[in-house]
Amino acid sequence: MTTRLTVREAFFDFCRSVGMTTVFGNPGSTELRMFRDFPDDFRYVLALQETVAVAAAAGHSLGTGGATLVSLHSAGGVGHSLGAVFNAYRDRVPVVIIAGQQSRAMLPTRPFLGADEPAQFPRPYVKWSRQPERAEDVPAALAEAYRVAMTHPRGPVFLSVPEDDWDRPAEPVPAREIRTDFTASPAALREVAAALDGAANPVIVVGAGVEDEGALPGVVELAERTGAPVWISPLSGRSGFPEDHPLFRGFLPPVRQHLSARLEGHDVILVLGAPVFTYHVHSEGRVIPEGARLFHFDCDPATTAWAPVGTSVLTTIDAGVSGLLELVAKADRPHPEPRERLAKPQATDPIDPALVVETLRERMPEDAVIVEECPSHRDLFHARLPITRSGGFLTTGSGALGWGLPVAVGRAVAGSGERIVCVIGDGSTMYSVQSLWTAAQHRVPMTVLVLNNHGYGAVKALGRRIELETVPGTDIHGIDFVALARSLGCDGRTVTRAADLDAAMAEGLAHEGPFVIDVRVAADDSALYAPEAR
Ligand SMILES: O=C(O)C(=O)c1ccccc1
Repeated sequence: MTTRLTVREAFFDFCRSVGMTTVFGNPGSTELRMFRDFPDDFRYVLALQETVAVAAAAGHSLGTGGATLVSLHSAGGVGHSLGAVFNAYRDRVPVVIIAGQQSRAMLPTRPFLGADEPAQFPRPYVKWSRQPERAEDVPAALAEAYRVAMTHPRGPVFLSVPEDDWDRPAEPVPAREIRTDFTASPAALREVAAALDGAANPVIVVGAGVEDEGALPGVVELAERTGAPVWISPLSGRSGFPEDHPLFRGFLPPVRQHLSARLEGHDVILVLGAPVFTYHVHSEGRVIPEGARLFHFDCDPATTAWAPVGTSVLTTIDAGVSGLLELVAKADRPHPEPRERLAKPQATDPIDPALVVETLRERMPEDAVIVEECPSHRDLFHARLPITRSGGFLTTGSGALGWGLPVAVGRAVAGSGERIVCVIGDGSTMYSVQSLWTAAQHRVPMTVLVLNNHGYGAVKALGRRIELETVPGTDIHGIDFVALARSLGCDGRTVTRAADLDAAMAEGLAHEGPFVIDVRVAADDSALYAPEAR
């Protein structure tokens, strides 16, 4: 005989069985029956806007390595969240989004708050999207959604639940497992191994898949075995290689012509867990140097299908790299010249953003996790602050701003006391500044370092690239970030003089709970991705 439960009981039982007991959300009347007898072992983390809920859940997921549950309110709430859903999809972060829907009985008369075609709304930026036909199907649909989210390539899924479903009877979801790692045929791996063994000058390009799929140790071993230098793929949302390793070369630019120039001289290119390639602005030219052969490991059939060159091998990265390590011979190649260490800039006013990054580097605890969303300063950040361990760096690989601050909060909620440092622009901060309230409520160990250049600096810099002297709508003045942070429950400090920077950094990094440092930095007048810069 099967046990009869309510939809709600079967739903929470399943969540518990897979460890999804933290719910990020923003509630409304269409979710009220879900909250009846809300279980004591579940934690509801309130976000004051839905982009914050989804991005914080993504940060939590990145911290735990599992899927995280998000509860949104009907059509309007889902609409607010979509920028973050886009990033979660492109960045392959498994978030299980449930959204309230009006009672089934009311749907024919287009009720207040009701969602028309709810499953369509978040598409195409979810892997799976449903409103079950019957109330009793909700728990099994949740289980299916969870499994889809956690199967490589991972990503967000969406389940719309009508309000009157939660009290209806349902059956428990049977426990089962899916083993999600997979690798290519031995013949495909032999082909890649033979190419590496026969290469005169191989190179490896790593992407977010390396860390997301737990492949970093294997990738380091493969680089050392082959002696191949390693680049990080353009705009990668993670690091992917210890940036202090002698084989580490740097970050590929997201411009076809410049990227190809960086790979000049290599005859075999192995891309691991990155698209081939992510560009930000268009340039003509070759994807890879003439005569070079490219091999590409990725778990996503779609990503391998649109890659314009090379041989793609469908595999999860750890499994594929482990397979290669069984086959590839040790090569004796000299290590490349060590990368030049940039000198610390002078303490001048207005403050050089490079000085801020150097000061952070000196003061940052070893186990700190950096969450970055400062497009204007990303290159100098990468040049001056090497990330040396897996999970130490998180950003968006897909570009929708307003992600970094809530991701930092969610990552901190998932953490065990390590400092989360969110290095963020003033423009980025304002998309989802409500995140600070959630950070304050949970007293998370988070330091927000606002590199405040009073505007959308990256957009200005991209404008200069195409000879635009000014771009309308790119100046932001008159925001007091510390006053704003205080009103949301966070402490903070404004820094306008280089002489005050070190003390503020020390205070902000040691502060118990969240702390905002608003550093007024000198505006830059370089052009992003300019030909002469690369
Ligand atoms: O190009 C843009 O408009 C933009 O929003 C952006 C996002 C991330 C990095 C640089 C620019």
